Amino acid sequence: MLPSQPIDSSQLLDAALWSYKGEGNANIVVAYIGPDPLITGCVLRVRKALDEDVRLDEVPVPSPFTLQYEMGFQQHVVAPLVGPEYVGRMQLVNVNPTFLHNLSDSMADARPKARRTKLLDFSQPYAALIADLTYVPHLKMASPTKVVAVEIKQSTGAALNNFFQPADASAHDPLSTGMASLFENLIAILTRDNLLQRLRYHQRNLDSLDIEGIFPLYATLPDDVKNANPSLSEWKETMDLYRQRIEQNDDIAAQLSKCSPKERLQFIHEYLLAATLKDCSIIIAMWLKDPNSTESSDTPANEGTVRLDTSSQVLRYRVGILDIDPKRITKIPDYYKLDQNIVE
Ligand SMILES: O=P(O)(O)O[C@@H]1[C@@H](OP(=O)(O)O)[C@H](OP(=O)(O)O)[C@H](O)[C@H](OP(=O)(O)O)[C@H]1OP(=O)(O)O
Ligand SMILES: Nc1ncnc2c1ncn2[C@@H]1O[C@H](COP(=O)(O)OP(=O)(O)OP(=O)(O)O)[C@@H](O)[C@H]1O
Repeated sequence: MLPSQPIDSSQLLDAALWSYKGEGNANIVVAYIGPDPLITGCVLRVRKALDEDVRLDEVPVPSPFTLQYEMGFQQHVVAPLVGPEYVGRMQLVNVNPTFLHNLSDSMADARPKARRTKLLDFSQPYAALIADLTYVPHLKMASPTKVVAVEIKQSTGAALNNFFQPADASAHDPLSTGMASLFENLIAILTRDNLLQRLRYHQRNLDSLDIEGIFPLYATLPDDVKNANPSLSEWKETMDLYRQRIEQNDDIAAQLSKCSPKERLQFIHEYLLAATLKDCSIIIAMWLKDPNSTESSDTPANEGTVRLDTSSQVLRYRVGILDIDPKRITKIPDYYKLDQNIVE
């Protein structure tokens, strides 16, 4: 759980308190394993140094986004679209180069080989402390309950990771009955829950022009505008116009030939938001409901239950969303190239 009050970051700056959890292209995520109950169930998301493939003789291109900007984007742009209940709460904490170097050393062996070319960004003043979406707080005491968490990376459709809490699988545990039933459970959950539907709905509406429609609009922008990422207040405006557009059921393809520079930018920003929603991951934590527990039936909107076919037991689940960072406007030519390569 993420504490609601600001925490004193100095108590967190010890690499021994963190264990490697996973990483993507831009961040490494470590889980808190220290004694403080306030921080138990949190992860620290730490930014990597290079933002894109850079030859050794080139100066790395730093991310244009500060962590404050990323946090604002997640909370004020993405969360209202998908539902704030799905987005892990986040708090920025001050870090320093010594801590980041120690952290980098302590988790070096745990990192997948293919990811090791990118190091942490040792100059970052902040890291993001986020609720661990694989952690179920009220199960902490109720051993031996197991949590299985599956992460689905939408862009590849791959189920990436399984996390267990605590690692205690019994042979008769219906959560351990194999991949086929795991996938059945996942499908039952994703069909019942709202997140996937909302993602699909907004991906479709925000990407209605496709990169083939967006790239020609981008190509006509003046150079300075081509490089200008929207500010958070511009994102707010983009969101307001997007909502109006879908409420009025406007056909944007029909407006293309006569659209103003402002409208062009609106469509480009909408496309970038679609790129975020396509690249994010869904994480589903599942655990068996204890038939004797007094767990409240009044569950949050991102939690629910499914009855397992294989037994009379009830599976509880919680759905969350990961990696909802903004995409740079300068990536549009890359998206176009990728699309053309696929077409060819
Ligand atoms: O370009 P793609 O489609 O390969 O997607 C990138 C992802 O690759 P993958 O989905 O595995 O093919 C890539 O994922 P991985 O590195 O494979 O984990 C990132 O998510 C990257 O986003 P960003 O540069 O960190 O903002 C993703 O970049 P965006 O395209 O979302 O900007
Ligand atoms: N809040 C969280 N709770 C639990 N696990 C998390 C959380 N955030 C991230 N992770 C784990 O860490 C991994 C990397 O995190 P994330 O996807 O945010 O990295 P990234 O570098 O931003 O990804 P990308 O390659 O898409 O840019 C995730 O795939 C997931 O396994």
